[in-house]
Amino acid sequence: MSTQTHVERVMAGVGGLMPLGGIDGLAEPIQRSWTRCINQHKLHPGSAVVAHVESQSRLRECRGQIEEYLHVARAGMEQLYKCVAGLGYVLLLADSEGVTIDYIGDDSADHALRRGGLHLGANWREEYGGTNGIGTCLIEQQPFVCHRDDHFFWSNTSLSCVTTPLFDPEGQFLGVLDVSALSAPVSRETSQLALGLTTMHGRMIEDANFMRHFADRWVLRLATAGALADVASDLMLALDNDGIVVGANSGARRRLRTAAEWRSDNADIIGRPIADLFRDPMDALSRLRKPHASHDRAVLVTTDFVSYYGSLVPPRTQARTASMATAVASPSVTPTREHVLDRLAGDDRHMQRVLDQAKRLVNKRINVLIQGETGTGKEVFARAMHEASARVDKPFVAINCAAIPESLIESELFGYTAGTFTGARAKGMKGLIQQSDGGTLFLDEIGDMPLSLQTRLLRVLSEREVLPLGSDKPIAIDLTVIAASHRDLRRQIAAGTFREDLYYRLCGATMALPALRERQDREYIINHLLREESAKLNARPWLQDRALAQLLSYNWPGNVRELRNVLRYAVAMSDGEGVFIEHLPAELLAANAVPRAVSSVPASASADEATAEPMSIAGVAPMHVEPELPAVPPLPMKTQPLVTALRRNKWNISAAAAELGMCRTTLYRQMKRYGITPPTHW
Ligand SMILES: Nc1ncnc2c1ncn2[C@@H]1O[C@H](COP(=O)(O)OP(=O)(O)OP(=O)(O)O)[C@@H](O)[C@H]1O
Repeated sequence: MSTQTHVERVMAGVGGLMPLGGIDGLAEPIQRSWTRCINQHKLHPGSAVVAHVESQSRLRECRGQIEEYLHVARAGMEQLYKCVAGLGYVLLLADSEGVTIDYIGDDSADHALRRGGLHLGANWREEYGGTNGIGTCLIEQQPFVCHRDDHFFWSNTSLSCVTTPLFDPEGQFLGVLDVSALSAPVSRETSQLALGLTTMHGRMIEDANFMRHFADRWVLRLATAGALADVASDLMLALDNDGIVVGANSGARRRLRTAAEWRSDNADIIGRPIADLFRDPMDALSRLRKPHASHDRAVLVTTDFVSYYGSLVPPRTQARTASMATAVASPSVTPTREHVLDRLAGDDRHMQRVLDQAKRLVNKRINVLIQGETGTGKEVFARAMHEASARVDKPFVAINCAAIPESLIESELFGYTAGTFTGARAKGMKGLIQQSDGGTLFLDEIGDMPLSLQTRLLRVLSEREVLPLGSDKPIAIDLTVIAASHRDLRRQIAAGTFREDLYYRLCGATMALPALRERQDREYIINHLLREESAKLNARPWLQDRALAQLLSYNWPGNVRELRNVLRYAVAMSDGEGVFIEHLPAELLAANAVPRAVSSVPASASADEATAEPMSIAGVAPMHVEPELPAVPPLPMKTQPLVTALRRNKWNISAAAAELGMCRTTLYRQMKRYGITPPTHW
């Protein structure tokens, strides 16, 4: 088909003038996609399209985000490739942003495949690739065929792509499995066969991942075909020890949710008792647990009145004790969750060494001391160590020893019994140390703890018991302590302000986090934080090359905290379509124009000293981004209207609040939350 004919066909299709020749039921998604390409993305079907390939660091970041999932997906892809090898197909795995993060293909066609974008790093979102298997499946989230001239761009019309969406065990869209041929036969028949194979393998990948994710839960597998019940299940449900559904695969979500909606208002299967599904749940569960032949394991699921053949798989690890019905013996493997730590760094040698060390310490009950300048991520690191450990379900209690007034710190930490203080809680109070029993106690700014309390803390650590104020009965506790400080504790020991014996109790292992300016993975961190901050404002996580260059060359005295604040600010200043250089604070641009000494902030500088410099927006009223912000909850509104209203009203809070239709205190709160302050300090 000539370019001209293709362009006319697409234009007519968008205008609804021509019936489209897709496989049954698939024509509408293509028509919708063509319309998006023209109206939303302003693309032209006759343009020559060049593959949009992401940088290596972005690719690494994308892979890192679903690392746990990747090797299961890879196994499924290899299995699928065996079915299509020699037929001219390549396999791609794309993440939820359309970036190709894994690939299997014929090496001899490597060059042609790269040119056609069928390779690692290629981004297939519709705004780059027009209508195509991956990009359109990202939006439709249904199995999908994009055969030859279904593609929007004429230059892609020799391709045939067959895709299926992949969902994680929590039901979140994770990415797309794609089987593509570079020069496909005109007939659509082979793509229908490929569609069957792709959806089947997509399901296998999801199910394998489901079993892995819920390794410490009971899993109920239900199949409609009795003979295949043990090897292929249509529905999978993860259950806790009380028989409550805590996970469901996409089949179960679809089938059981529809039925549930029909029965009641409760649309979600998660959180419902399994008893809701069966007429006689105890009988059904006890039969399903036994090694009967599959035909004896038929159960009627009352939500959709379909008979399934089922099996109940006991927990395979012991993270959550398996006591549902009569517990079944299970191998004792502590699940490792090292990926939680891997997210903290890209390719920085120092950080990689620290992460290796941390992985070895997880679950070893060794107290850890983390050192590093303010804002380098000491608390984030401590939290990740807790989350990577088997104590993940237990409390992580963070105490900032510098932030609690000295007069309160003792009672906050150790608690008190009834009647200890007048005006205090009548029943007494459990201290923070006791609250962290079984979990992790994070003592931030330990160097600021008064000497008298250091002595009491030492007793807690050496005797593993806590004595609340006013009590003579010590309470046994079981905890792992992670302490952190930006101060040089050895110097404090020499000066007599920190107890040497406490120091040695705390530092079963010491880790030093590097300053951001010293890290070689700054681009990884920038992209990682940009994605987080963009997600909060529903903005596109895109950064102009010039803006990236500015961020890379800045000195970052406030470390990752300062970087997060700058990105939060820049995303708020952008129109949601990506961050350009003009969205960065003018202070940062000015600082880059006048190079600063790398060591302008000493390791012992306080948070305020490190980040107190006001920043201003390029070209508009200067603003200051607060050095410290509280944890950011999901944002209820975009910040742009706030800033616009404040600027229009010359930073008069009452007038801006009136314009925005909110009260003064709400506006103050929003400004604090988003780090917006007026040009000068108040
Ligand atoms: N690896 C990381 N990934 C994402 N965000 C990070 C990372 N490291 C730090 N941050 C962000 O930087 C900010 C500061 O982190 P954190 O509180 O852990 O630093 P800190 O070293 O404990 O600081 P301080 O010494 O002032 O207590 C937080 O907003 C956190 O979200």
